[in-house]
Parts: sequence; structure tokens; C-alpha cells
Amino acid sequence: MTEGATVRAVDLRCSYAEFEAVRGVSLDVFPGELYALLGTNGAGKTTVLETLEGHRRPSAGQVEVLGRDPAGDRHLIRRQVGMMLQESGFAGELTALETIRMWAGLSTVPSDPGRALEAVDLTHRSQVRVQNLSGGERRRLDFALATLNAPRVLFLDEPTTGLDPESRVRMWELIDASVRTGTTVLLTTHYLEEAEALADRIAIMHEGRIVVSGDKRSLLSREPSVISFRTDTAGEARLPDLPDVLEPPVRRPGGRVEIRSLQPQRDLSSLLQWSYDQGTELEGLEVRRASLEHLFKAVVRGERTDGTTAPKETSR
Ligand SMILES: Nc1ncnc2c1ncn2[C@@H]1O[C@H](COP(=O)(O)OP(=O)(O)OP(=O)(O)O)[C@@H](O)[C@H]1O
Repeated sequence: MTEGATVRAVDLRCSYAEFEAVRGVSLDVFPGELYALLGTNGAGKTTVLETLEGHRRPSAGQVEVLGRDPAGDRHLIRRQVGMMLQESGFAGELTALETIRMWAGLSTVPSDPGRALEAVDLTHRSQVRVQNLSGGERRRLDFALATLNAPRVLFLDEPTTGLDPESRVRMWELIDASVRTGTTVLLTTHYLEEAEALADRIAIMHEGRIVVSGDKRSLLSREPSVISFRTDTAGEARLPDLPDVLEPPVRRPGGRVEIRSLQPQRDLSSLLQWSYDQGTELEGLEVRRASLEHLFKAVVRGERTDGTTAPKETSR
């Protein structure tokens, strides 16, 4: 196993009766980084997370959090680990402040409920019953509880699912602030832009396995950017050969031509020179930088296996 990881799984397998939901997952999350576990529905993300949280035991393989077994040594690491589950089990009739106070009362680490509410922008809602909070406010309350003890490790299971864009960005800010204070975060998400915005490293799971994983920048550097524009079919037929494009140009409904390029700057300058020489306009010219979306779709289509497009997870 890699030395120095705060959270690690080695060849983790988890089964529900006869069904093997997690089929040999290995990952390392290093101190102070944010690791995002992405994946298709039912890929096994929550099962991995629950095992790392100590809520279930592996069928095979090993898991460690802060150097301990999260299930067997739970009492030793409990105070240093925060978690936000997919479903919060709040008592709806308690107010936000009562909920935090109750939680703080159960904790052996002293904390200030008022400040915890303030940190998640809920001071003005402190006397509102949980059942009357909005979805975004409830998620922020959840986050306040997960971080009440200033944990060293934070597990977040789909922290922004169902939130509107504004609430999602607010949650991103809270998560980012935690990382900046040195918390190690492992989160699962369905939102590719969430992983792009927050994560240092990313893994994409499909059918119980991590298919690609690695540093976000190096994963994206292997993905193409998309150059798109409108031109007539005669223009399209005369397009120049571009050395860095991955596949022939694709014509989309509405007449937009899309070109996937690994060197968008070089290909774009060739295209512009060509259009100038030809006197052809590239209408509505746009360049979209490489995104996780392309990689994710390739994983789902079975066009990626770890080690082909992305470097295998390596220690650092
Ligand atoms: N308690 C359970 N009993 C039986 N099968 C289960 C149980 N919990 C999960 N599964 C199955 O295990 C697989 C992995 O589920 P899991 O919830 O870990 O995936 P996920 O990646 O988190 O999915 P989603 O993104 O949809 O939340 C799925 O096929 C799911 O149906």
C-alpha cells in the first residue's frame, strides 16, 4: 500500500448477497486533497464510501482511514472523521439550532452551535424547524453537522444532488473552504462540473470498478477540446487536414461542424488561416476546452480502461 495516504482502499470488494457491487477498487486519498468519485448510477460509489466510513465491512480487500480500520477501530477515529450521507436523518420538528445543539451535546469535542450555523449561512434560519428548511438549507445544515468537530477527513455522498445552481455553488464554496483548512475530502457526485471545479484527483467508476483515475489536469490533458463553427457543406468538404484532430469533423443538427482536437490552439490557427485564404467565414466559431464529459461518456460506452488514456493511479 502507498505510504502516507489518509484514506485508502486496496482491492476492495463488497457484495450484497450474491451480487458483487464493488469489484476490486483501489484508491488513495492523500492529506489535504479532494478526491472525487464519479460514476454511473449503481456503479458502487456509495458502497465504497459506506465501507470507508465504517458502516459496512468489505467482502474482501482492505480499507484504512487515518491508518485504522474504519469499522473495527471506529471509536479511535470517530472524532476525526465527518460524514454527510445521501439521506439526512433529521428530526423535522426540531429547529436548525436545536439540531446542531443536540448534535454538539452528543459530541465529546466542544463546539459552538451558533458559529457552526453562521459558517453555513443559516443564522437567520436558526429558529426554523428543519422540516420547513429548503433542500439547500437542509444540505447546508447537514454540512454543518459533518464539520462540527473540524474533522481531518470528510466523506460527502452526493452533497449537491437536487440543489439549484446557486445552492450548489454555495455548497462548493463550503467544501472548498474545508479543503483550504487542510481537511482531506472524499466525495461522490453525479455532476461532472462539480468534480472539475473542486477535485484534485478523480476516479470514474462503472459497474463496480474504477475505470479511469488520476490527477484532474493530466486526465483532461488527454481529452480533446472541441472547435465548432457553422459553414456550408461545400466549405465543410474543403476543410484542411488538421494534424491534431482525433476523428473526422462531425456535422451536428443545425449545421454546426465539430472538430475534436488535442492541440486546439495549433488547429485553430490552421483553420483561421484556411478560412482567410479561402474567403470562407467560420460562423459562430467557438472553442470548448476539454471536459470530463467526453471522458465520462467514453467510460460508459466501454471505450476506456485504466491505463489506456489515463495514467494509472500512482503514489506521490
Ligand atoms: N442494500 C442493498 N442490497 C442489494 N443491492 C444493493 C444494496 N445497496 C446497493 N445495492 C446495489 O449495489 C450496486 C451499487 O450501489 P451503490 O448505491 O453503491 O451505487 P452508486 O454508484 O452509489 O449509485 P447511485 O449513483 O445511483 O447512487 C447497485 O446495483 C445497487 O442496486
